[in-house]
Amino acid sequence: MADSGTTRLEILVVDDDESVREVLALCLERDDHGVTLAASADEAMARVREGLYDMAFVDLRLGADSGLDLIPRLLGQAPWMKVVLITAHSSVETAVEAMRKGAADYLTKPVDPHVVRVLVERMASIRRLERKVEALEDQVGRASPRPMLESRNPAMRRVVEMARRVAKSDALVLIRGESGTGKGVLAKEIHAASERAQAPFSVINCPSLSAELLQSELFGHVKGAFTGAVKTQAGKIDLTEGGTLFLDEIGDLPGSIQPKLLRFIQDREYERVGDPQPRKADVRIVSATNRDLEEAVEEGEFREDLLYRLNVIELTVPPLRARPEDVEDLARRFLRFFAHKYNQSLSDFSPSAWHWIRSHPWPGNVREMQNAVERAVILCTTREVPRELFPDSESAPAVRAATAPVAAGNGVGAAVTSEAGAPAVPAGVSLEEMERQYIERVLQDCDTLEAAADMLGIAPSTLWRKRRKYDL
Ligand SMILES: Nc1ncnc2c1ncn2[C@@H]1O[C@H](COP(=O)(O)OP(=O)(O)OP(=O)(O)O)[C@@H](O)[C@H]1O
Repeated sequence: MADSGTTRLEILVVDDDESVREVLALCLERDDHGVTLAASADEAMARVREGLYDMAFVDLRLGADSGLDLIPRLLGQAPWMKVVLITAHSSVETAVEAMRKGAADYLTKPVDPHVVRVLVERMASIRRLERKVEALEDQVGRASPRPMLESRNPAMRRVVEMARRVAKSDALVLIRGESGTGKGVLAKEIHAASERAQAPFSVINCPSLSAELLQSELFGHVKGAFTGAVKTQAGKIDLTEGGTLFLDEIGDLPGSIQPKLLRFIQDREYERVGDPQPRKADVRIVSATNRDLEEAVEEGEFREDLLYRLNVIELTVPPLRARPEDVEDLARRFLRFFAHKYNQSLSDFSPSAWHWIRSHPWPGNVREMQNAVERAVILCTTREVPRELFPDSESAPAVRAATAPVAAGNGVGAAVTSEAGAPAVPAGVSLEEMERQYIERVLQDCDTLEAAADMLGIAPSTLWRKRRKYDL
């Protein structure tokens, strides 16, 4: 799917009359849509089980079968599909019945190419809106504070200004910076300030998936392409048509996928896993890294030509410790947001809490601050958030214990927290082993990897690397 004038749809035409199939195929292919033909209800069902269609034209009479009965069967497989019923004579009864069965519209014979074009364009704009709503629902569901892109720090201000300026072009952007500095936030801002703002914005966290799953997540796959591929699935590139795809931690993109991404960037062409048919998509790539990609190139882990392509515009987000002017504004914003979210009537941080916030080096950057303030707000029982609710104070282990309740009895639990809430470190255990055991325990307690990363106060990608390191 692309912008309004050029949206390409995958369309299924179901008619037992060959001449109608051919006329429709001609109209649709002329407008550059993908067309698949089926002569019967059974053939249509077989096609829908193996392919992804945005729309279907279905004849009312399909030999012994009825097109009306086929509509709910098709929608059962592909609920998003826009089905248009083709009838020889338009009658109010048939139209009402078709709509009742889930059809989006109907078309009368003889087929008029102009009417077909108008219909398809209308369905395409509905599909675009649906995707936009899905993307928005995703964002609302995350319930994180509105990003603060205004800054008192000159270097940060330059980065944001530059991001908004390059947003207008279609140039590829590589965002560098430590974990948690807001590279993802900046990528979203580039999308929002671009001409693509109405189309979807999607994210792929490169290290969070195996090479096989990542390839399928990016490019999609067809049914049976690998064990577990029970149905054909579109990739993020397909679903982001017309929009922006943010590739986070691009330095961890497996070597086997790098040439495929390079080809997509150069020719806008790709293939679904298991399907040799080349496909085209119009998607802007914004990527981010906290790794030194030049070093990765030298070590033979990252292709130089790919780095060169991705790095047309380079933006570096400064770490939070390099922009101390913004610390108070950010802390205030997080306090307001989480106080509202958790229904806490909090007025401020206490003076000693403010002192700690200003002097803490924030190695985990804005993410660390967001997590620290959220925890403190949840646990706060006074009108001012006290210093004790932040880490590194005497009662901090109790805070950790309260926010990360861990079932005792597995040996590890008993070792990590003593009765008083202070950490009891068993003798003879290495720091690495402690880390491994602690991560394992948090993983058991959390429903999602994101929640576990949040509890550990590290980025999901860092958690992924640690899981790989410790084989968890
Ligand atoms: N300027 C900001 N204003 C408000 N929140 C921010 C800002 N920058 C970052 N955050 C918050 O901090 C967290 C981390 O941000 P983000 O994921 O964009 O960082 P990142 O640099 O991409 O991290 P990583 O490299 O680990 O993926 C997010 O929850 C985000 O909402």
